[in-house]
Amino acid sequence: MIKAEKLTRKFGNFVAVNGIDLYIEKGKIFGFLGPNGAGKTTTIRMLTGSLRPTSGKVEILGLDMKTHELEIKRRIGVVPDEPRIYDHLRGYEYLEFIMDIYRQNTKEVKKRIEELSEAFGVDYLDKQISDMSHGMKQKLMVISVLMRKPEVIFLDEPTVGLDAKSAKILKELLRKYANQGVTIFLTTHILEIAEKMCDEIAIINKGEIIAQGDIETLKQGENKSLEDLFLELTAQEEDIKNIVDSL
Ligand SMILES: Nc1ncnc2c1ncn2[C@@H]1O[C@H](COP(=O)(O)OP(=O)(O)OP(=O)(O)O)[C@@H](O)[C@H]1O
Repeated sequence: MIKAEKLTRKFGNFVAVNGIDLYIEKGKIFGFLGPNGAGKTTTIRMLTGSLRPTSGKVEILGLDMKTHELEIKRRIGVVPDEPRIYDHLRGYEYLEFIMDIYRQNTKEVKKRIEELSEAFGVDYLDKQISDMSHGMKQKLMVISVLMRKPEVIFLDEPTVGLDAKSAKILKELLRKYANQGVTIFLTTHILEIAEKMCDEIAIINKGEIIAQGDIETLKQGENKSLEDLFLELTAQEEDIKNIVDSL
């Protein structure tokens, strides 16, 4: 379960996230959408305890982030948009490092690493991270999170950098985990992913949530695509027409 109440983050005078409320039930896949700079990453960082809110409250798995930050961090997994991982380590050294930090250096987790590596075509765990491509690092990051089977998983733009097969496997795995009760929060710019994968979405624009709910309800029975709805709500439709006309 993920809950945010009046969550706000300012950078100086600039309000990046402005009093948002979120509630995501256990076992749901939640998509967080919004134009560039809308406040998605800032929100994920507050929900995962890597950035302190200016005000408001975060609750994960029924625990308050202010008082239970460590326990929350132990039970969740985060795949950031830019894999910032230790360049000097080899792939398997990084996974061992994560297993040690989470005290999960067990046969079971090692077996899962093998299965996940096989699934994602990761046959380069002996390569140094600095020599891996963006997509290769991304897959290593995904394995380092999924191997721990966290109860809540946050993914910032999870499919960017992944090839079509890996992206499909990731999407199907996330649905399987959700069916097992894992709660999943992801951001994406790919509206088709949101439409196909998510039980519910929220659209954030200029730091405020402008729509939230399941996609069918948001479309209000109208026969339009999520793309049209998104552009309409974020008021970009007219803009795009003017830009294309002027080119
Ligand atoms: N550390 C920071 N200092 C100052 N401003 C910041 C900082 N982090 C984010 N911002 C600003 O907050 C706003 C929201 O940024 P954020 O990264 O959350 O957007 P986003 O929705 O994830 O965008 P994108 O889709 O482009 O990744 C932007 O205007 C950004 O410049």
